Amino acid sequence: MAQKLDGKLVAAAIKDDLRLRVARLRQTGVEPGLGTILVGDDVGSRKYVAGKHADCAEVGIRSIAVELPGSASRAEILEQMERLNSDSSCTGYIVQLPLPKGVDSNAVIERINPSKDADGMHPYNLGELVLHIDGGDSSPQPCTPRGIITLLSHYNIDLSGKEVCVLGRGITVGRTIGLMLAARGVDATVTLCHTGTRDVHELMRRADVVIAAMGSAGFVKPEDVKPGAVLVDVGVSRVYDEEAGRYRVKGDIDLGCREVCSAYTPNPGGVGPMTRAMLLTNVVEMAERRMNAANDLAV
Ligand SMILES: Nc1nc2c(c(=O)[nH]1)N[C@@H](CN(C=O)c1ccc(C(=O)N[C@@H](CCC(=O)O)C(=O)O)cc1)CN2
Repeated sequence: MAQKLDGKLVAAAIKDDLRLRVARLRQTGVEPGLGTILVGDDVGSRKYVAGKHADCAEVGIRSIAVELPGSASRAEILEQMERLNSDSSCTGYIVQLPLPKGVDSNAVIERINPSKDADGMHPYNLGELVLHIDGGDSSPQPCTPRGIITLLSHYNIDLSGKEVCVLGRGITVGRTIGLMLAARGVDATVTLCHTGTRDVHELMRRADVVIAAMGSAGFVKPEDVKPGAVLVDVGVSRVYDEEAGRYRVKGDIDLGCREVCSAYTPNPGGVGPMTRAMLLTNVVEMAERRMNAANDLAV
């Protein structure tokens, strides 16, 4: 039977460790604080942001929530970002994506102070990822890719020399995970598939690991999976379940694939909780870097 890669369980263990690290930081007078900027009324985004603040409360991180209406202009968003950039109680922050139509996400992300970029999506931090072939641990890394790699490593799934097929080229996963998977020490060989890819089914079938991040419910079918492959499901589609009479989260990977693979991430309960745990990890690491820099100055 295929092994379940339980993101909830691993995220809980990570949060236990972070709770101790936050207590240590507080003893030295450093209080980590996560800011969030939520623009508009998207139900999913609101839920994710609420989850981030609940996580902060669990590990002792201060949280600062900023909400703006969906009609907010880029200037109004940037004004709130400037506030968080200069607020010393905010050691890191995120702008929840997607932003309302008409707001250029890249232009917004560029204005985050890179040393407060809890999502690891600022061009400076993405540049650090590109530069450091060994992965580099001096800058925040994108949360979902980091969460996936941490989850696989927790279950001793060795990626070295493995063929990894990534589906989807979005900013939160597809565009960055290849850099992290190909870093020295992880050593995977990565194929990034997108809507322009020919023979996507063939590429999936030869992969040792498939990471599906398209948001296309049930796209990966049992016949697309090499026997014994590892399946990571990032996609979130809300699909109406006639029997239950309500919407359910459905991933990109058809449940029938569990008969063919050797291990899989449940969805929900796999990558999502790991993404949240990595956000907290980034915030704590940023506060630790700040503490270490202050100690170095004092010597
Ligand atoms: N600024 C960012 N925006 C977005 C990111 C991101 O990393 N930074 N990623 C996604 C949304 N996201 C975090 O923000 C996120 C998605 C899902 C989960 C999660 O825990 N999901 C649960 C299921 C919850 C449900 O029922 O809907 C699970 O998988 O178990 C956490 C965070 C896009 N935007």
